[in-house]
Amino acid sequence: MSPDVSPYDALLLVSFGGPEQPDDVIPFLENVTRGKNIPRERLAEVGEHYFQFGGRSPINDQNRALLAAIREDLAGAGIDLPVYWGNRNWDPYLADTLREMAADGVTRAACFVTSAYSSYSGCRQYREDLAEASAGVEGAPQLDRLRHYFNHPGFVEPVVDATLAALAELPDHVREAARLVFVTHSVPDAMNDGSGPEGGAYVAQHEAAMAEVVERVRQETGHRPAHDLVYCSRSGPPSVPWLEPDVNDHLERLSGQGAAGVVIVPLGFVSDHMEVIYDLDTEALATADKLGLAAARAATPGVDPRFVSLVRDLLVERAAAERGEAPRRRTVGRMPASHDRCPRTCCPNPRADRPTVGGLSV
Ligand SMILES: CC1=C(CCC(=O)O)c2cc3nc(cc4[nH]c(cc5[nH]c(cc1n2)c(C)c5CCC(=O)O)c(CCC(=O)O)c4C)C(CCC(=O)O)=C3C
Ligand SMILES: [Fe+2]
Repeated sequence: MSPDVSPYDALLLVSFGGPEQPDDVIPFLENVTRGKNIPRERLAEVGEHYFQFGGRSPINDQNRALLAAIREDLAGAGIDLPVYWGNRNWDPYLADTLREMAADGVTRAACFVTSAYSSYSGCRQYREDLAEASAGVEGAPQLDRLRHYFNHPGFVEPVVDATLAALAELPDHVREAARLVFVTHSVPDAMNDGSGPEGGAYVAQHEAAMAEVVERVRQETGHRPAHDLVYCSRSGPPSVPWLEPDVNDHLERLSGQGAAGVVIVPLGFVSDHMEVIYDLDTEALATADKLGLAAARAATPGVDPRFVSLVRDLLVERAAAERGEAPRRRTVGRMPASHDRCPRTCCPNPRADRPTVGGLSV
């Protein structure tokens, strides 16, 4: 018997979006930074990152591949459910996708967001943009956001295997003592302080995911690697504190301490989008090279079958919960499953109070 996904009649893949040609780059950056305090020099610099890659971000193609893989996975499990895709910051925009869903008669959709952790940027901002997009669409479906999955085995296990594969790429003589450098997107300290229902969830969730990856690497290799959680892609003005250390500064410090090799694990990202191919593969690997530090970068989950079927697992789990059942919620590590609906105070918007989808009224 195929799993029951009622009350849902669609799944919506929700992502960030990225430019696809040089003329898209500036309008995309304007979309992303509207109303935000980002210095002009930083915008010019980030624009250059995109131009270096032909003005095209890989993120949309990665989402097209994920979309196809999700459709195939659902069909393989006997689940007959249409799957849509919309972005916050670039075509296909959420509003256009919601219009298409309404025209197709969709009434209630589960939303899978390509962000594994709690923060304003990775959670509430998506829920606000979904609410804004649906407010402009006549007959837009009801939307539920699927829970955060930083501690779901379908996310953690591909990261473990990728870390082991990257360790295997290092020269033999540095492998045993290699340090794991877990990297995520920096956010303002204040954004981390407000993340999740009790605050601090952004860093706490990354630390829990990291601890689980390290433990599983220890089980596989028989030896517990030294490791740290560090940050990339800081963007605000220097006067505003953001999470540190930066990955490049961290590599300098490790090299100064005599480290010989590192594995860079992009723990904060689900696919190899711009932050990964520029900030890590271009910049951080160049830093390591300059320092004479052997370095390998672990793959992101991408379309790993375990990550793809995580989407189905969360959908089936949430559908059961919405029907009033008590589904098994798969997790690994020390933190419990994240909530289905965000409390009103979860991941607050520092600038304004905007309507959201998928939250609680208290
Ligand atoms: C936590 C987090 C994630 C992970 C969760 C998630 O995946 O959503 C993420 C993802 C991404 N961020 C991306 C791109 C950008 N982020 C920016 C700016 C910012 N990101 C922030 C945080 C995050 N960002 C923050 C606090 C800012 C400052 C402005 C603000 O307060 O909102 C800017 C402006 C220029 C700059 O300053 O860098 C750009 C261009 C892309 C697309 C990549 C591609 O094109 O391949 C992706 C997936
Ligand atoms: Fe970002």
